[in-house]
Amino acid sequence: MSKPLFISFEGPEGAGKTTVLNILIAELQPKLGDKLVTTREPGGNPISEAIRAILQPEDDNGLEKRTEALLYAAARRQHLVEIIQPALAAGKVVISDRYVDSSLAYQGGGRDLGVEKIWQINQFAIDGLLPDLTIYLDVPSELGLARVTANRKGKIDRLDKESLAFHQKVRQTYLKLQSEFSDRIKIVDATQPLDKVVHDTRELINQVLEDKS
Ligand SMILES: Nc1ncnc2c1ncn2[C@@H]1O[C@H](COP(=O)(O)OP(=O)(O)OP(=O)(O)O)[C@@H](O)[C@H]1O
Ligand SMILES: Cc1cn([C@H]2C[C@H](O)[C@@H](COP(=O)(O)O)O2)c(=O)[nH]c1=O
Repeated sequence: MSKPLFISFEGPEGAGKTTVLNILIAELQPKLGDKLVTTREPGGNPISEAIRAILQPEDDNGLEKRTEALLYAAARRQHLVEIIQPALAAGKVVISDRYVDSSLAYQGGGRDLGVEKIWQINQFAIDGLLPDLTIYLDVPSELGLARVTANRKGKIDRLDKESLAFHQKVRQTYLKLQSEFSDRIKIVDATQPLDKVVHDTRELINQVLEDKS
């Protein structure tokens, strides 16, 4: 059996996560075949997708911020047990669009619940399972939000509509986490042209694939 590998992608709104992931997954698929498992949070399985529908309606649904934090953690638990753990146990390469750092940044930082509190509730959900590599696409909030509103074909959801101050706190928390856990979280400057962002991200993935082979 080959060695398992867990990679997560993180970033504030409009960093280009979806765009970059789609390009790199299309490149990796022919090489890795069914060894590659791609997934996302919140979601990745029916129960967590049902929780996603509560978390991401287009308009404000009155969700209280601790309830929100607990729902993200609950969706994560189910995702971990149903998708991530079995895939890693089978020696697969798992790429998840968001994981626990999203909760630390959005609920801990953006919602002011505190990174430590959010870390504690998520420990119950993840049992210490952290990615081997987290790729953080960094973009200033103004630019990210402008990209989302100007270009995005998808729906603008509840969190996209939060204030600039909220998104700035999310970004600052990501930056703090990145500097604190720089062995695991690698930063990519997502203000660069898309080709360069893809190139830098590809290098990080190739490096960890090589290290783990
Ligand atoms: N490096 C880039 N330069 C210019 N535009 C970009 C770049 N990366 C992505 N974009 C554009 O920004 C918009 C948002 O990108 P995308 O949906 O991939 O962001 P995202 O980080 O996945 O956002 P969210 O997580 O909120 O869905 C898209 O229209 C995309 O084409
Ligand atoms: C996992 C997770 C996500 N969020 C927020 C961050 C984004 O606004 C959405 C996910 O949208 P995407 O377009 O699919 O990236 O959910 C969060 O606040 N906390 C979390 O733990």
